[in-house]
Amino acid sequence: MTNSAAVLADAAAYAAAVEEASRAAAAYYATGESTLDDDAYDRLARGIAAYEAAHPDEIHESSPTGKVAGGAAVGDVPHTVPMLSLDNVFSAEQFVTWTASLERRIGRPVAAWSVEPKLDGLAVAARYRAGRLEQLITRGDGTAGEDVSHAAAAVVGLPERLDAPVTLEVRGEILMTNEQFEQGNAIRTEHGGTPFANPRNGAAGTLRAKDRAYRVETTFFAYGALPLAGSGEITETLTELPHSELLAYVAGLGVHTAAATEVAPVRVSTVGEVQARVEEIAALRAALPFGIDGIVIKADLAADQREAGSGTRAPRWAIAHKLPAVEKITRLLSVEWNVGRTGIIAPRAVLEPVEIDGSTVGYATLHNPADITRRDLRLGDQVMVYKAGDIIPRIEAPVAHLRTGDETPIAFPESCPQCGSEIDMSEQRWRCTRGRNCRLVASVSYAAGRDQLDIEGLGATRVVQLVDAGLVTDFADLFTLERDQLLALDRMGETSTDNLLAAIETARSRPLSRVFCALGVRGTGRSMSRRIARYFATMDHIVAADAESLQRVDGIGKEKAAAVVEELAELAPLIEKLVRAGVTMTEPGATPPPEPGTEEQEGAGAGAELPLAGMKVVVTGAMTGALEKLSRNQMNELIERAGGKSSSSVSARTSLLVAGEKAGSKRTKAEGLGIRIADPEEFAELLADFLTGEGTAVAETGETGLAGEAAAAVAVAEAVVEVAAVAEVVGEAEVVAVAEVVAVAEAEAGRDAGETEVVQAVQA
Ligand SMILES: NC(=O)c1ccc[n+]([C@@H]2O[C@H](COP(=O)([O-])OP(=O)(O)OC[C@H]3O[C@@H](n4cnc5c(N)ncnc54)[C@H](O)[C@@H]3O)[C@@H](O)[C@H]2O)c1
Ligand SMILES: [Zn+2]
Repeated sequence: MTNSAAVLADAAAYAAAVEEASRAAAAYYATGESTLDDDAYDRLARGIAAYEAAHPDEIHESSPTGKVAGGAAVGDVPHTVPMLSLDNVFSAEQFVTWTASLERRIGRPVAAWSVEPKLDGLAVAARYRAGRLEQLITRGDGTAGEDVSHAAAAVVGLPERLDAPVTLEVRGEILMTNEQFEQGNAIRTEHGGTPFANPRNGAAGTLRAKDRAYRVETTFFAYGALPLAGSGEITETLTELPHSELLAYVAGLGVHTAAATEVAPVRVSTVGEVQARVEEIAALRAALPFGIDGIVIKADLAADQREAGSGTRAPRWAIAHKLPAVEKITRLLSVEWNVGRTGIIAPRAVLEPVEIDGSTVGYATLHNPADITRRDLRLGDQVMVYKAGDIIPRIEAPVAHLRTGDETPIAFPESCPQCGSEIDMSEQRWRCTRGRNCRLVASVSYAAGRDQLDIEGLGATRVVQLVDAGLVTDFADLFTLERDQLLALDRMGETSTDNLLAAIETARSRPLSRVFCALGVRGTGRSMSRRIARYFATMDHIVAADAESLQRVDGIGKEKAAAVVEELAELAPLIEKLVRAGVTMTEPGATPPPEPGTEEQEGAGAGAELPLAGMKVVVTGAMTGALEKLSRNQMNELIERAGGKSSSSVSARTSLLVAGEKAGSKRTKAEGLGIRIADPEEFAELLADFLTGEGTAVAETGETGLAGEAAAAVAVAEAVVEVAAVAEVVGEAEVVAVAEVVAVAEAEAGRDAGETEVVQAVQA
């Protein structure tokens, strides 16, 4: 993975590798149009370095090893102080080793560290004279760079005039935010140009472009400053301030830094604190509005930096903790059109499988037809694919300079691929004109699923029967089914009919969170439904909520809030029907939110005295004792009823890990991070009040959990929970479709769906 190297068997392989790397680096630093993705380049570079270590007398003079920009970049404007690269570490252990060698070198402990994002763009130096931007220069080969002053006006965050008439050089990174990348590509394709493959290439290309007919913006983030001849009295400030204060000084002049972002630089004093911030930034990466490829850790004090000094390629007082590459180049093989539960027809890219960040990616989301057109994607294209954290893989853009001419246009469907009806193309997201009815069987099966209404005995085959017989046109119809109607169906004897009716009867009193989840509103899976139900307490309050009040629910942003409001309006008749059928419309133990105007106390009120208030809890391993019969979903319900937030992955922000038998990597990770760990017995004791008494909904449904299943089954359940979590993050129709497949597979196979079935479903 991150550390692997290309294997170079002999001198010829070495020579070829040096040539390929030089060619790639030259293209990369000139226009961003390399034939290799970064992971492939880094593998090659490590292979070259390994060969050179073993054959020191064969080193080729054009080797990229040990050179800034691999020796491939050019420039004719000399730098006053070299602009260097950074050395890398890939783990906490390597970082500790590095700090030890740095401290040996300076002969004392490093007084303080600055921990900041490693912005994924390109380094520039901006020279200001008497407060005016005079010249913008690229890093080049480190000793001299190119003058790109012509591009400065379209760089956000790099003011033409500073807030004080000072003379200095500000150094930092120019990148494209995700939004600038989307906009930039849209403008380019509108002008008949080819899209940039990723934001970094976009920034590199834009900086060098001279006579474009259109304007593309980039963003500057400062991470350093130094004096120039003529800096006068601020010379000392610039050379003596600790790095953290230098950044604050530069920001005070009106230059943009990362200070206002979630990954703002922090100053800490211990290696443990550095590591915690590294973990935090790594966890935030996927959701950031711009790309980072690591975390930079710097000795904060000027004296520490001075005494450590610099090598020819990199300073000795700073290090990059690299994060795994999250982009790869692969081929777009075809596009599938899937119809979601709400009738939305969503395209999905089928890719030549490629490994990214430890998992194999074979599909990527494509949003809608307009998106395909805007991205100028073609079948057979080499595409840049991005995947980080739990985020669904997405295609950033085609790698246009790798086109062969054999690529073909992507065909859009003319009728609904599911039922053949007409398509409503009036919105960007295409939709089957039959709407929800197009996927009636899937919607009803989903609603009856284990984590929604949990209606035992209602598998997909049964649902098909009911739909075909015209007995069910939505899942509310389940509650008015009559005994004779069921008996008239094939293979429905007295016993199964009575059992099914009893199961439906039980479902009528499921808590609001499950009823709401059963509605299948896009982007509201299990845990989001619980949060919504707990916040609003009644269906009336949910239905009456506007986008603004929905945003008060943890995890609901502006876009999702608007989408939920819109979908709920559509679902009003169905909800009305459920109310008439006597289905529960309240959440036990929850109280409705305060009326507008009194909302300041929100958050402080009810939740504050709960045992898990404000805590982020992760569950792993097999539960025992009082918790034995609870499925993962039920455990999460329990956590949220007790005021906590449930999560499926351990990070520095986790407050508690409940670790049962066979707990594996999550436990190790929590131990490493010093997170509190409880066994199921302790946890059950802590939440005793919620297991009996008030928390009856949990106890009641406990019988249908993974009773006595092996730890393996628990792991599968976790995988399924993760699918649901992903669906909540992105809210894409096709992800919901995956969750649906799981639900249907589970329903079909019966409650005892074995590991293999579920795994197959997840993979499908
Ligand atoms: N795809 C290709 O063909 C190809 C070719 C050459 C290089 N590359 C990629 O380029 C990378 C190596 O490039 P590099 O030499 O610029 O080194 P680097 O990007 O690994 O690290 C040094 C750079 O980090 C940047 N940086 C970002 N945030 C910073 C911060 N807060 N403080 C200080 N510096 C910060 C600066 O621009 C600095 O020059 C590798 O990851 C490699 O994959 C790719
Ligand atoms: Zn249809």
